[in-house]
Amino acid sequence: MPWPDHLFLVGCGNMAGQMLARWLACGLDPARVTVLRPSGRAVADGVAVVTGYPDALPAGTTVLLGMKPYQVAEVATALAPLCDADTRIISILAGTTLAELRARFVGIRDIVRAMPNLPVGIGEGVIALHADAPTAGEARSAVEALMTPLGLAEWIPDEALFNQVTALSGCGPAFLFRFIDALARAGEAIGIPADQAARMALATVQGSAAMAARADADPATLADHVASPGGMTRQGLNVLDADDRLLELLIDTLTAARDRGEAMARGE
Ligand SMILES: NC(=O)C1=CN([C@@H]2O[C@H](COP(=O)(O)OP(=O)(O)OC[C@H]3O[C@@H](n4cnc5c(N)ncnc54)[C@H](O)[C@@H]3O)[C@@H](O)[C@H]2O)C=CC1
Ligand SMILES: O=C(O)[C@@H]1CCC=N1
Repeated sequence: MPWPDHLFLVGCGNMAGQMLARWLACGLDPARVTVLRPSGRAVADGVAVVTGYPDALPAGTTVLLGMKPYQVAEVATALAPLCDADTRIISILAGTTLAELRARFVGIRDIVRAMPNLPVGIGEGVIALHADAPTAGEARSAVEALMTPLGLAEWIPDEALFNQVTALSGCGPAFLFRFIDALARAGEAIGIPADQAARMALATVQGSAAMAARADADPATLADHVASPGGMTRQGLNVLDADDRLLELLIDTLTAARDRGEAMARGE
């Protein structure tokens, strides 16, 4: 596995923490990792945690920007002077464009936008990637190799679609977690004991997702395999499908998330 010579994580909260956990589980030497986090709380055995910026970054450092998007100005002011021509930057900051990153990290050639999602922690995430022309092919390959143990890595050639893919896969786990919760609560609402409904809802989603991932048929066809003609499922699907209710709900959901990304890019 071609790990970076050194990995410097700026911020290590919910998202970057999941990425790091997976990399360590896949064999990344913790001695190659430094985490900057204001709390100074330990991250994992052998990983150096600092609360302020070092005087210099080791040669061949890959920086992962994992703090909140609104902190990019403050972070770049301190970090950019420590970067040199061979520093690579990976940004997971939602709604932060490459143009903005390039303006804040002048002189850095290799900058990649990455949009992971939380299941990267178990190697079953999705990571959208985008790089612009100046970023070297070697850097793109190295970043892709770093993302591969995290799950499905997809290059997005057109950065204009980055907020859309963030809405789908970056935010998507939250929508699925909400769905699982709602399925359980709906079961409870029609009389199933709450704890049993919760277990059954989760196992139903888990089994269905695993089956869909392995099946030759697409999910829409699989739904028809469940629905016996004249049976119970069809009646339920008719509710979800009426006036494209579920589809419209999800379009509205993704649109709202995408629009927030665009507002964040405008600094709102
Ligand atoms: N949570 C998610 O599912 C996803 C989050 N992201 C992106 O990941 C980034 C972090 O989000 P979360 O992990 O959810 O937030 P979080 O709040 O869990 O983590 C933020 C981290 O930044 C650190 N931090 C705070 N102030 C800092 C400073 N001045 N300098 C350096 N680090 C500082 C905090 O200690 C914390 O470890 C955001 O930019 C977000 O857009 C991207 C994809 C998915
Ligand atoms: O909510 C957010 O802004 C980030 C981006 C994708 C998931 N969490």
